[in-house]
Amino acid sequence: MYSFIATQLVWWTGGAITVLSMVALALYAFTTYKHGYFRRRGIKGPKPSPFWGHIKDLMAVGAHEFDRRSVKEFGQVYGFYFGNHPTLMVADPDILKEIAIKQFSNFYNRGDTVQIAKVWQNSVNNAKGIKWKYLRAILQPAFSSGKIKGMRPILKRCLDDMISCLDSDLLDSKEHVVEMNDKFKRLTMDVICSSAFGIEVNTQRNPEDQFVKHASKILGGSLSNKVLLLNWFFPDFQSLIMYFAKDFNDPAAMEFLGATVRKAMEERKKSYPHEYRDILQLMMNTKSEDHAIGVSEEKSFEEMKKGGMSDADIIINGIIFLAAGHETTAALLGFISYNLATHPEVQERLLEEIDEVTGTIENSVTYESILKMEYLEMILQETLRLYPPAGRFNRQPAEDVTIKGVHFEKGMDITFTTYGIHMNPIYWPEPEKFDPERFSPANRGNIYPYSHVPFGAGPRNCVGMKLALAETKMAIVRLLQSFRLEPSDKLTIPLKTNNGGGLLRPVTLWLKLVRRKE
Ligand code: HEM
Repeated sequence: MYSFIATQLVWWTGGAITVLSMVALALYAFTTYKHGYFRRRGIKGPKPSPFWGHIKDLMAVGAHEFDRRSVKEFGQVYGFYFGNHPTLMVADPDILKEIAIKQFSNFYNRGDTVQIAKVWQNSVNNAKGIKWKYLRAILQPAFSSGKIKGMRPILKRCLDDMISCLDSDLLDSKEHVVEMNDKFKRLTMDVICSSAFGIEVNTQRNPEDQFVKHASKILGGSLSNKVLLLNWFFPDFQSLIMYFAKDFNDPAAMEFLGATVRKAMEERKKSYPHEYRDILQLMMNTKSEDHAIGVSEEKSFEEMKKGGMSDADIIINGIIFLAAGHETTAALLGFISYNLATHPEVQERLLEEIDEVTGTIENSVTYESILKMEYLEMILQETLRLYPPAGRFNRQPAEDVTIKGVHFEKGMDITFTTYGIHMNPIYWPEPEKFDPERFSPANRGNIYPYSHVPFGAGPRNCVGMKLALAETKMAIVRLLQSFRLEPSDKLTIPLKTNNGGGLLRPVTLWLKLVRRKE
């Protein structure tokens, strides 16, 4: 009896080991074949790790640094793997111009690094074809200079809150030291919630706000998300994976956000006519029929224009604005503040400009006044060059095409590395040096075309760019009207950055704030 059990055990263990070895071998063969994609096409690149591709490198050094090193070693076009998903990386401004502008009609879709749930495919960032053209056409006007000027009450309220929160924090701090990273995140969250959702969350005063807590669950996509990893490891089975996984996102959080925005929309509908001029209202105004079923690939541009956006489309696009506009702008504010605190001579010159344009009255900043500040613009552009918060953006060719000797295959994922371009000494001598003079009126003309692309390029560039720039400038001016920024003992110099999810931001930003006028 015992010998029978022992024989069975040996047999089953042997069988299991054989099956597991075969599966492991098959997976290894699969990943090795996938990782030969660029080699077969004669394109160089850093060596991928079996299975992981370059994901572990991204986790170790971040996409920005990885790209800078890769450009240095392999040149301005190289192969990269998200797991087993190949992506052709481009850091050549001439090719960028060709793809993003001149041949845009062949490249207006974004590449698919993962299969996403249907609901996200109706967001302007992810939409393809005519659906993207329609969404972009109706959302673009929400970010016109006139509309952003009209957001001054929202910006003013949020900036007033920032200054008064800083004042009360400073009362509690003997050294006058504040962690500014967190302050900027709260500020930009308040601005985007008010402008995109019409919801006053006031995270600056109420960090426990439920809307923000749920939104953070949606925004917190990371390289440790198992569904994302499965998508990257098995790019050929993405549809199957998504059939079971449905979405990467927390369903309860999605439900909460949806219900809150729906309530805000219902209230607006009841109080019509009203004075709302924000992004939410612009999206709501697209509805020309009561029962709009929203955007869809089955509809023509004209049909979408007639029907407008559905409630679900409005909510998803609001969430995309939150995702795209909140931490990016906060990071930019952090990097500018760091540069000002560590370059007192630059801060001094900027203070002079601010006082000259706005007078020395606190809280006198307007949209018109920031347009007159040339030095502020130079500092901002140089900060965006040195620390571009969004390090990559992508496109997908609809047809095969060869540009500058590089063959771009239909359906391939083409990713531009902003940081790889911004840190290339061919275009930017001494790239690590912070030097606003690169963007002075005298030097601006010498900048190589498309070598400065913090907001992407062409008709599919960042739709929120004007809002981000206005918000950043107004926040910096308002901050400097009240405080001088100085490095504190706790500030890490050079600045320690975090690059999770492809977004570059300071890890912490401990600054000393000295009141200009008591
Ligand atoms: C400093 C702040 C920001 C930076 C550095 C930034 C950067 C970028 C970049 C590089 C892209 C890709 C562009 C391309 O593919 O050519 C992008 C796209 C986008 N950004 Fe921003 N962004 C910022 C702020 C914002 C804000 C405030 C919003 C909205 C409120 C926003 C909304 C979007 C959207 C919706 C897209 C997708 C556009 C499309 O596919 O048509 N961004 N952004």
